[in-house]
Amino acid sequence: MPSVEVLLSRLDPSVPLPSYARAGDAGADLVTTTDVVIGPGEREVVGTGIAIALPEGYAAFVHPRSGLAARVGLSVVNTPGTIDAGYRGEIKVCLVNHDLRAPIVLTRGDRIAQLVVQKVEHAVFREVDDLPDSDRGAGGYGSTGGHEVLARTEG
Ligand SMILES: O=c1ccn([C@H]2C[C@H](O)[C@@H](COP(=O)(O)OP(=O)(O)OP(=O)(O)O)O2)c(=O)[nH]1
Ligand SMILES: [Mg+2]
Repeated sequence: MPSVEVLLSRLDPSVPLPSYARAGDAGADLVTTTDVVIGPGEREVVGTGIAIALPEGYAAFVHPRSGLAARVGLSVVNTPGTIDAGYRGEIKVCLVNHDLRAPIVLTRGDRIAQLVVQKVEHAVFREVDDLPDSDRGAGGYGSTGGHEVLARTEG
């Protein structure tokens, strides 16, 4: 995996550095610095104890962790959260409990989300009278079919 240096400051000296659990992982795990209980359907903003300075031309994205999502319904409200290259504040995570019945109990140090660092570009938006033709054209929102599940669900 190619790598890029990202300057990091620990605002909470005892939190671990974000780390990739396995060599090929795209996301480095982030932890919560606080104990929190998130009720069914509720959301909570938690701190991660770290601030970063991304190089120009990069952004970082806060993604949910799939295991927690599947097991207890934990996700990120604004997934993926966008960390701008110019942001120097603490990275925070707006967590949500999608479970309709059970609260989620989180303890300081629990890995609650993952940070994906990516190259990004600015678009130069050039207004034109007509867009070039394409195979898809304006077909969207299910234009390619595959809606058997809807028929089964809606009866
Ligand atoms: O999950 C997230 C998302 C964002 N941020 C921080 C870093 C980001 O650079 C800043 C602004 O985020 P965004 O642009 O998504 O929020 P906004 O509501 O548009 O705020 P602003 O007006 O400050 O741009 O908030 C986080 O700490 N965690
Ligand atoms: Mg913004």
